[in-house]
Amino acid sequence: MAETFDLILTGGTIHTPGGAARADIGVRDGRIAAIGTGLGDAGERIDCTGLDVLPGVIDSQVHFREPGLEAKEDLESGSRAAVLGGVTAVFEMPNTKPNTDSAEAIADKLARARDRMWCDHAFYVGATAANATQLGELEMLPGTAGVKIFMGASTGDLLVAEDEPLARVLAHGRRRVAIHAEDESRMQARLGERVTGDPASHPVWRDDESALIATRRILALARAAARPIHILHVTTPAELALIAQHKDIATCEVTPQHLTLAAEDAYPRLGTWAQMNPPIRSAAHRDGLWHWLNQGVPDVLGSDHAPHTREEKAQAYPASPSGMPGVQTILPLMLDHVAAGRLTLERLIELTSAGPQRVFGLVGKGRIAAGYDADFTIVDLKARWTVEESWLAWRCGWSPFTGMQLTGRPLGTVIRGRQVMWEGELAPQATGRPVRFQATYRP
Ligand SMILES: NC(=O)N[C@@H](CC(=O)O)C(=O)O
Repeated sequence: MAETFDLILTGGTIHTPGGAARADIGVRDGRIAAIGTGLGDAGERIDCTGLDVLPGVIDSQVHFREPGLEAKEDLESGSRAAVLGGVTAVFEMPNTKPNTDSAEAIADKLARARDRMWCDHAFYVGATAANATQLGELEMLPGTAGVKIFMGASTGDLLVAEDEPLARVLAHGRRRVAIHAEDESRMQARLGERVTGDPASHPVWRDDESALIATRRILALARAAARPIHILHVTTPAELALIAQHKDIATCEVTPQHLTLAAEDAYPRLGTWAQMNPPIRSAAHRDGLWHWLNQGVPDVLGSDHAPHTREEKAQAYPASPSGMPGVQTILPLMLDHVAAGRLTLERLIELTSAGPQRVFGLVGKGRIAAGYDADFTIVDLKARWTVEESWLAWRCGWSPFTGMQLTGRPLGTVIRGRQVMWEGELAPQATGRPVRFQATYRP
């Protein structure tokens, strides 16, 4: 007798670790129960004919601003944007108000996320000089993605810049630590490079060396502490060349905006709306990131979704805050790069699903295989469309990419067997849950 499933996805090209093939996927109790053809009965079916079924996209760097900065975003609006863009899980950053730097703050975020977040989630703990010795315990709390260090000041006031407190942070705990690598003392010494009213001076101030020096320092400190690190939003080919020599201890992330925008065009066209940390740099930098991406060096793609209100961004540089939204556009932009032949779909899947699983030790996510969570991002690789402001669900309402014509579009988002989004329509209720991590690094 044919098996009965809760859900069957039929007729799609599915992307498993073994490659791409036409097959159906049977889901039971939120997990992938079978892959094949003629699977039998199901309570529900999703017709994926002509579409590609990818493992759910995991965005391991988003700022959803709750608590304290809800004028920019909150956990509900940010995660709604995520699922509309095909993202099934996010790891959320600690530079909220108050900072997420204690067990209470993590518990508060998890409570706020319940019944309000549309996608699965985890929260980072922000490192400070004061909580350094508690981080080994804090990073093991359920729902925690690990520790985040800001070596250079950005939005908010989280900062651990000097070697001694950095070494203390790295000494407490075992899990991989996520790093914002820009060198604070160099940037402080170069404040005079900022030209009022000219955001094109942003990458002159926060220059290549600011990033490279910080990356070099944290690699040395990580090695001394035998602590694995993950370097976020890498912007210079020189850093990727260096990280390539330290893959035993370091993983890293690149963002779609650094792979898409270049200073020569972005600052004249977008002004402060292109301002972020680390900065959008030259076309030569962008091309260098692509080179290393196709050499296999970056492990993950993250959006660094960092929304600010239009009023904030409209201020004259440098009063304007750094950061741009991106959780809803991460996959569309990258599908367009696939259509343009800049990377393969397989490499994209590695960067958005298998990569985050491997880097962070996620349990049950990151691939289409029996026993894994039934998280799928269903895409139409051929759809041609334009990013309209009306499509954006995040609270700030703008994107540097509106008006852009793209090829490739997320059509559906399935999380633990639940169809959360289909053709822009959401399920009646938000049912995101905390993700789980392997206990391998338990101190
Ligand atoms: N990327 C940014 O420019 N801004 C981020 C903080 C950060 O990641 O630097 C933000 O929270 O606004």
